[in-house]
Amino acid sequence: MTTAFEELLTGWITRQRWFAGKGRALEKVTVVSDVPLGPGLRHVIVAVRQNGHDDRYQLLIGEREDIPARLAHARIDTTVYDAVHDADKTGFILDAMARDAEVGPLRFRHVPGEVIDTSPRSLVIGAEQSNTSLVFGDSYICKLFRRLIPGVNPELEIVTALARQGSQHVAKPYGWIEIDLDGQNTTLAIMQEFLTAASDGWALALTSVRDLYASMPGVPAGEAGGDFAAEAFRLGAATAQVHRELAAAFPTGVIEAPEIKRMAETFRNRLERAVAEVPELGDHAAVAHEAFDRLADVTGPVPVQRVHGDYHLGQVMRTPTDWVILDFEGEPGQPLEERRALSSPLRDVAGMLRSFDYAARHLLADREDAAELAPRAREWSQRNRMSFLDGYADGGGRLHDDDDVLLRALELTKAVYEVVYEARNRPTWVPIPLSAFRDDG
Ligand SMILES: Nc1ncnc2c1ncn2[C@@H]1O[C@H](COP(=O)(O)OP(=O)(O)O)[C@@H](O)[C@H]1O
Ligand SMILES: O=P(O)(O)O[C@H]1O[C@H](CO)[C@@H](O[C@H]2O[C@H](CO)[C@@H](O)[C@H](O)[C@H]2O)[C@H](O)[C@H]1O
Repeated sequence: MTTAFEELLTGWITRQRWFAGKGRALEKVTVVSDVPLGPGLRHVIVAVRQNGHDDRYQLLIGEREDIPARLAHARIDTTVYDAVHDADKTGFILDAMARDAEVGPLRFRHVPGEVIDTSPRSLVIGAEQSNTSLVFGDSYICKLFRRLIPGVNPELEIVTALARQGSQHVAKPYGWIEIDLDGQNTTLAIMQEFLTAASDGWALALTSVRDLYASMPGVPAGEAGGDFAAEAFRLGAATAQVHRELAAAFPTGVIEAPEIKRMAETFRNRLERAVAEVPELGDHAAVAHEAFDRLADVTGPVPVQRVHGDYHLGQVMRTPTDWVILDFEGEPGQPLEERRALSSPLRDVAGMLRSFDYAARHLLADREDAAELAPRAREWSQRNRMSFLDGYADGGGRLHDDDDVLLRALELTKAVYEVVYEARNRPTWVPIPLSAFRDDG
């Protein structure tokens, strides 16, 4: 029988930005774990049933007799609200990490040797996110994973390994929260150094694109002011460096013809599933099939290693000294084994190339002069894609004979993923990844 609380959550959860099940009917919400953390604060895990399959989500639930106006946006009911927004309650996380506390099944941990300052108060960042991040003062950012996948989150695994190696390109880890789910140690949250004087790559790239659009017609992208090419180059070099660090910290290998064929087959299957969900993609499927057929003919060997897996401009931040890379958890929708599997590092290169295209095009959507600006979008995208690739090679990123074919296939399979992602989350953005399948871009 559904409880009143579960009933409440049913309407609320589907409206959350981080809810991954959009586009599918919701059958049932069941509370599977409910742990009191302190007065008026509970840690709740719910199972959300869709198409007969359960996905688990993590919630921090607050209860107050009267919910103050400052928490009105977090209200779930008259007395129940999303407590991630309540700085009077979230300090619990810092306290518990500092003490390595165990609360019921929850284990709070800090990185050995680090001292956690428990004084800063939290704010939820307003990012377009698949999870929820709390910023504590100028010190920490704590990401609560919303959809829970049993197992250690690749982000925790990778960031702690790279930080231990002294990497300059990751934000220092401070702590995490874990629980056993289906018998597996599962990461619920990760807390890292908050990069105060940093800007995210997406915002920087958009500023550059805006500058170009605002410049006189005919002014080349390199002379328009706010040119991004030098940053794209530096980002390419940082990416190559992180790929080297990942190769040093985790196993590496090569794949040969049969596995490459299987990869091409996986891409075709993903395309078919995507076309079934977003029929517009069907008009472009031939271009992708051709790229995947060419990939199937590659004999290899193709080097593989741990990679970022969901690499785009929103995952990199420019600090005063260099680029820092965030969010090593792979594509949020994929199973953990797949996200942890060894891949060609070109997968990340392809992700970032797609992102330059996104940055160039997404500002066109609402503009009356979109047709005139389209060639400039192409120019900006091409210029920065080339600079990124030059920086990648300059930073020691290895490029091989079959890489054009592999890179093209990886870009198109990413664009397939993006079409589905946009259809579910931001339908007006679907034309952006669709343009990747057109020869004229
Ligand atoms: N260490 C950090 N310092 C400053 N800002 C950060 C840090 N980590 C993440 N952010 C900000 O939070 C946003 C979302 O973080 P991310 O890890 O990508 O979350 P998600 O997996 O939910 O997308 C980033 O785009 C960035 O703006
Ligand atoms: O950052 P997340 O792990 O949540 O990644 C998901 O959301 C991203 C959008 O926020 C999405 O990225 C796509 O949009 C970006 C612009 O907003 C663009 O720069 C990327 O190139 C594009 O893929 C990502 O695919 C998704 O997994």
